[in-house]
Amino acid sequence: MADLPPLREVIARHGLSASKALGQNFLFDEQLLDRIAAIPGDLAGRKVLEVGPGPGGLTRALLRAGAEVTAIEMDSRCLPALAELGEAFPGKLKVIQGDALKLDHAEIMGGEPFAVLSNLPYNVGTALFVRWLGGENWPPLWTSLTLMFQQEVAQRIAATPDNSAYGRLAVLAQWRSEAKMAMKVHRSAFTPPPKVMSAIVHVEPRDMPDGVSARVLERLTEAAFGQRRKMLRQSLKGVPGAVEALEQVGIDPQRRAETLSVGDFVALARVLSA
Ligand SMILES: C[S@@+](CC[C@H](N)C(=O)[O-])C[C@H]1O[C@@H](n2cnc3c(N)ncnc32)[C@H](O)[C@@H]1O
Repeated sequence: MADLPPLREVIARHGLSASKALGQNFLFDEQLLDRIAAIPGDLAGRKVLEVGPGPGGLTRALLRAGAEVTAIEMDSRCLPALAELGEAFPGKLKVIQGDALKLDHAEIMGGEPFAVLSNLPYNVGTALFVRWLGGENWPPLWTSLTLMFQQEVAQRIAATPDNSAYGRLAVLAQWRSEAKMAMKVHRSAFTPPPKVMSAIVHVEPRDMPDGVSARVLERLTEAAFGQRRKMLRQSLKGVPGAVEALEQVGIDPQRRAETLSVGDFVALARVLSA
């Protein structure tokens, strides 16, 4: 393996000043990057999709771990630095310039299973996350998601009922996956440092409960948490059959969404999916 120049040098040489508009906050600490790359387990010989490699800090950690990386980067200024990295790991890095929100990830990965790792741009992070977790096809082609979020968003993803962070994101992340907070990352680890703390969430798909439509579950959680301070009999009014379903599964309609377990939402969605 070739010796790689320090990331700060790569950035200086390619004039990669961080762009606010593109949500760029770079990580330079290679030990930290190696620890992030280790979260999904042994990556040797595995396919990895990385969104937003920027100058390639996490990318080089993934390549060092033996992964075959496909990276989607929107900022064309980063391409020469990534091309250099590709030369150091021949045949192991493919870079696609584009907007990850507009691309078909399964197609890009050749229809084969892949792990997703990303220090996501905060502005597109949640949109991509919800997309990866959605859809009727399960298990998905991705085998795990290891993603950097603002700490507050990470807490919402891993939250349990009766916690103020518990809501739509927690239910979507937990009803057919296991989601955990894998690592907190201090704001000072980034250049430039963002205003808030960050954390990495790790998600792995589990079996999908029988007889539940993802679309129905998504609609239900959206309605329930759209008016989270209201009783369910009020907040679920707009979802046909939902108030009756509460009674059927034995949930008091005077309760509020944040008191229902993920299992309660699954049970409700099952009645409505029939
Ligand atoms: C927070 S930076 C992280 C850079 C690098 N992975 C690191 O850890 O140092 C986010 C990166 O995502 C890129 N990006 C922003 N929006 C994107 C999008 N919609 N699709 C692909 N890449 C995007 C930015 O250009 C930037 O390089």
